[in-house]
Amino acid sequence: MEGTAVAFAPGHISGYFKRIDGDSPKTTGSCGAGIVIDRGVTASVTPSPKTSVIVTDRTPDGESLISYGSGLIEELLSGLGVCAKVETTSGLPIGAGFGMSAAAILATLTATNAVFELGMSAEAISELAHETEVAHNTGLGDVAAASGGGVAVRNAPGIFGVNSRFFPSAEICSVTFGSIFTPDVIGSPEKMAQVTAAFPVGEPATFTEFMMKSRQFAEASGLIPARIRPVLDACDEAGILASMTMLGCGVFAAADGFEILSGFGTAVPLKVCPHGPILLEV
Ligand SMILES: Nc1ncnc2c1ncn2[C@@H]1O[C@H](COP(=O)(O)OP(=O)(O)OP(=O)(O)O)[C@@H](O)[C@H]1O
Ligand SMILES: CC(C)(CO)[C@@H](O)C(=O)[O-]
Repeated sequence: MEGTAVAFAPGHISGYFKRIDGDSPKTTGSCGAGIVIDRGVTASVTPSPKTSVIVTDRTPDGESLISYGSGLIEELLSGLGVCAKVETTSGLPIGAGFGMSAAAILATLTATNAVFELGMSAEAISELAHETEVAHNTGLGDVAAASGGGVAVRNAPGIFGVNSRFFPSAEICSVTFGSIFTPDVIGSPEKMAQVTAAFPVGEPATFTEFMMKSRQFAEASGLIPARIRPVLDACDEAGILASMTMLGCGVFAAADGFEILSGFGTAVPLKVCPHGPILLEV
């Protein structure tokens, strides 16, 4: 138990979702679909007498922002009976609908498992990560999606709820204006009732179908903030597929919308990530 392990886990942009409540965090989650993206969280874990967490976040303009402590990560390590110095680096802003909490948990667990030789399987890591997200109301389906790659379509809650993944060559881009407090949305019965009513019929099998279902859902869900409406309108006028990043104050669009999104803020190019969490060479 010495040295340092480093892992990466991809982010996830949820296109549409509906909350499914089970009898435990394990069986609670969401159905829906989203894109696993090539920007995520890198976590470095070094055994230490005391647990500490340093979080490098990103502003919407891409500047680094360092903060200290993460209740989620500290609780995770305590539950595993280990102490470590953890440093997480997010490739996108936290809280802005990019699934950074799921990525942080998956990356931290993957590195912790390696450096402490805990013997956890990838499935066990995903299970614990999912239960942690649901217990803290920080996500419902991001872990299930980000545990693999591609466009993940979920028809049941929990980590076994992904019933299809496809890997389009299409690339996307995104611009964000800030966060939406996830627990306020997924913890609200009224909002969840409207989200459920907006849930699209049928499952996407192509990138275009996914983008169109995401936008139909966003419009019907009542979740679109006024701040992003001009961006969506500009994409519509140019015939660019675009929707709202669930749950963040932002837009994601097909890659040919990059110039349009750049006219509203700092747009970032994103690719579909072909994999879930991975250990990196130290
Ligand atoms: N990179 C990170 N490193 C450490 N802790 C993190 C990180 N990202 C998120 N967290 C923890 O998860 C909590 C909730 O994050 P939140 O769900 O708002 O972000 P997100 O997953 O990016 O948003 P969304 O769920 O809308 O995609 C944060 O308050 C923080 O404690
Ligand atoms: C609830 C959610 C949109 C938060 O990112 C996501 O976890 C999902 O799609 O279930």
